[in-house]
Amino acid sequence: MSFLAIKDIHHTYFTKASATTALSEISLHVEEGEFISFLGPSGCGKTTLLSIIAGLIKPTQGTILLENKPITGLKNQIGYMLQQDYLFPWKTIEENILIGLKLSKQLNEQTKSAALDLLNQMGLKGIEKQLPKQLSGGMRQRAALVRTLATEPKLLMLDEPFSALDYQTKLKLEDLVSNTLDSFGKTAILVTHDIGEAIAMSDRVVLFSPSPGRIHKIFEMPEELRNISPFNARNHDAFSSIFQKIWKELDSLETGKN
Ligand SMILES: Nc1ncnc2c1ncn2[C@@H]1O[C@H](COP(=O)(O)OP(=O)(O)OP(=O)(O)O)[C@@H](O)[C@H]1O
Repeated sequence: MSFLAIKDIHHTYFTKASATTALSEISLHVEEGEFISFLGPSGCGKTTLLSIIAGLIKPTQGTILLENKPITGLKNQIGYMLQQDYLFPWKTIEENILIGLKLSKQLNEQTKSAALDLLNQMGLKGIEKQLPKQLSGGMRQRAALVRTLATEPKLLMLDEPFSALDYQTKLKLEDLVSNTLDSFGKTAILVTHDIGEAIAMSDRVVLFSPSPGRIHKIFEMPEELRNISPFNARNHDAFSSIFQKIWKELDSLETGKN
């Protein structure tokens, strides 16, 4: 039994005027603690698949099983980190990071103290009473991650969480997120357009082809890149050869040479 089983997913969006098949024949197994990235040309269905896994969209066909049980809706078992942090602007950082716990009725002294400890680990001690607008983009994303992890989701969905950040902040956050997820033993799926980020953070990179979106190829990351930080992975000798392999495949998909 795999931790997450994606079984023969097809999805078509129907509107009054048209039908767009976004995904076809998608099957994938993800093990507990694995970090997977979805990469592919724009419009190949990455976000649609993430939404289906999260239970936000019901697929036209196929099933998603998390620990052998069907996913039926967005529950606490799935955490989201998005490009925008979606912190409530009128609430303090402390109120923001506790909101998931409050809504799911899990807020108590123990869970509150764990969330505040995590804020500390993220280098955000002392900003608990500040409002989101007083923080930088990178700090806000870290606070959003604390809010997500506070409810102890089993699976994390990261939908281009670093794409709005400057390059240096993005590299730092990649390391911090990777470290934090490793220490919690979390399973995560990242959607990104950045090949380097996918390689540096993942155990496997899933490359999608478009029209309709299908799994084109799955790349296992070299062993020597897996147990080091994303920053060190980007600077490792093994990085450039796997980068070139994926780049070539992606380029041929985008220029239609395949
Ligand atoms: N709500 C919707 N209604 C109709 N068609 C949709 C809808 N959402 C997405 N699509 C279509 O489904 C296909 C897949 O879209 P999706 O956003 O999942 O791709 P993506 O790979 O995440 O794209 P990008 O990399 O640009 O974010 C596209 O052809 C898109 O136009």
